[in-house]
Amino acid sequence: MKILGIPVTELVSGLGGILFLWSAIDQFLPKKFQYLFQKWCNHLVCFIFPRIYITFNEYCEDGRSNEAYSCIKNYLSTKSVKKAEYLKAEKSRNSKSLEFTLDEGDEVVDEFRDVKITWVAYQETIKDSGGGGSRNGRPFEKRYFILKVHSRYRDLVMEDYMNFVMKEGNAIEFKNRKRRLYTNNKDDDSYWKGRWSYINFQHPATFDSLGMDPEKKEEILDDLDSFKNGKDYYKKIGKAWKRGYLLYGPPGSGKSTMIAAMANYLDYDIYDLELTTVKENAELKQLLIETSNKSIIVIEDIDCSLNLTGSRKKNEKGSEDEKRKQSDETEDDKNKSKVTLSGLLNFIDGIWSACGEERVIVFTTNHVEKLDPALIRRGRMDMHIEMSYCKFETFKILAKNYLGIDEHPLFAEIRELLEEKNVCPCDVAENLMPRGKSEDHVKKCLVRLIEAIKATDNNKGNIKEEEEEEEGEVQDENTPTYRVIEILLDIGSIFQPLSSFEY
Ligand SMILES: Nc1ncnc2c1ncn2[C@@H]1O[C@H](COP(=O)(O)OP(=O)(O)OP(=O)(O)O)[C@@H](O)[C@H]1O
Repeated sequence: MKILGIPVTELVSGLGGILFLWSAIDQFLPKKFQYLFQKWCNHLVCFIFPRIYITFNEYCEDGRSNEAYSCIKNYLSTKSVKKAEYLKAEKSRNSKSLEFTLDEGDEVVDEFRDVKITWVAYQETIKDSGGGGSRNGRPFEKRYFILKVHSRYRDLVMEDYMNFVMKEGNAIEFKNRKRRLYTNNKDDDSYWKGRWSYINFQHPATFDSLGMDPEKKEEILDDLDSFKNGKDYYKKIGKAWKRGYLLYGPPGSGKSTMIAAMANYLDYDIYDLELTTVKENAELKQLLIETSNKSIIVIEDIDCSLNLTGSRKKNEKGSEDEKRKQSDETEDDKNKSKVTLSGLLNFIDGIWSACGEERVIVFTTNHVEKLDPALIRRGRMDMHIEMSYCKFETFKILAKNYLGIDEHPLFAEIRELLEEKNVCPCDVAENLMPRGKSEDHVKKCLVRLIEAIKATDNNKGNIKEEEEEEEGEVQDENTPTYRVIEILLDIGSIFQPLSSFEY
């Protein structure tokens, strides 16, 4: 019996000889010569079967994620389902379907204009960083794809084929894309420090359900439309394709709800930047360049985020107290963010801000008067939007949303009361929530609302503050309890409808 014209016995003894030679080389040849021998063998193989190998790492040398890698991953996910032998299947809690990817070490052969192109997926555990961003010496998984093709098709693969893969990969990503809410990692020791982690974003807020003056709402929608469709315009005038919005108003006036409505309207991801945990300008820059196009970058409560407002520290009473606080502060100072106003301004409209496009930057504050004018001047924050106390027009939208009514005999009284009193939309919304199924629950809600508005003291702000005062629970914004409340409120607004956490 013969294989390729060679008798089987000769073939087997030939192979045995090669194996023997190989093990002898491995055992007796010094390492340096082994390396040379291997190199020579590679050259020989390349001479007989000339191939090129292109590696696509998950992360670039500078630590940024490699867009090409994710495009290839998306592209191969469709190919591998049909062709690969070993697949990995993943399903995040919020996704409807399974996502298939090539398993480690497995390969799939693609065909492009009659040329066969082989893709192999690899994964290695790396002990030390060795480039690609700081990992604090922790082991991490390095993932990459290798493309193999006959060297005769080098140009075809490097240009036409790769362009095709990128385009297809992007299209698949867009089709399957779930919008994401990113947040910057706060744990100093974590490998993810200075990077974004995300959860799927499914907030139901829309401009229809947002209570605010209809004219103002229309103006904002027009502005968002012209921004979204303004690619050519921004190019023509030579400006980076980005827009800044400053949302200001009392707590509970709907600033976070507005951001969620904006993201839903534009179909953008949200990057919720917790500025106080960003150690320095360099980290801020790194975070900025990691953000994707078509996104909203949010800094909530900008007045509390940094010492951008001059003197924010209160003078405390009592010398003992003072000393203790001072020593606490020195300890705190060590962990404090060193992000500067100029760093932040660079982030908004410096040269680095143009490293992406189609990005919206939103600042929110309860105290617009405390902000440095440089930070919010027109051009940086292009549109200043006041989220005010609840006026009758806003109330009507909330009543329609919450109770499903356009008119009611009690509306006239509510109109009068809202002209007199400063009530936040969140308090109105709270009182309109039906808490029973009885037929007259609409009336009950409106009566309850009327009572609550009457009880509001304009000097003390809104219903919420009054209730806090009654309970003697005025919180200092620096106390841990205050931070916990803030976090819980955040969870209640933007984070509320989100579940799965993924990196
Ligand atoms: N204008 C509004 N339209 C509709 N709902 C609103 C509005 N304002 C407040 N709400 C309701 O009140 C809740 C709290 O509002 P939101 O978190 O958006 O206020 P905020 O201005 O961001 O408050 P804070 O300054 O404390 O973060 C929301 O979950 C929403 O249901």
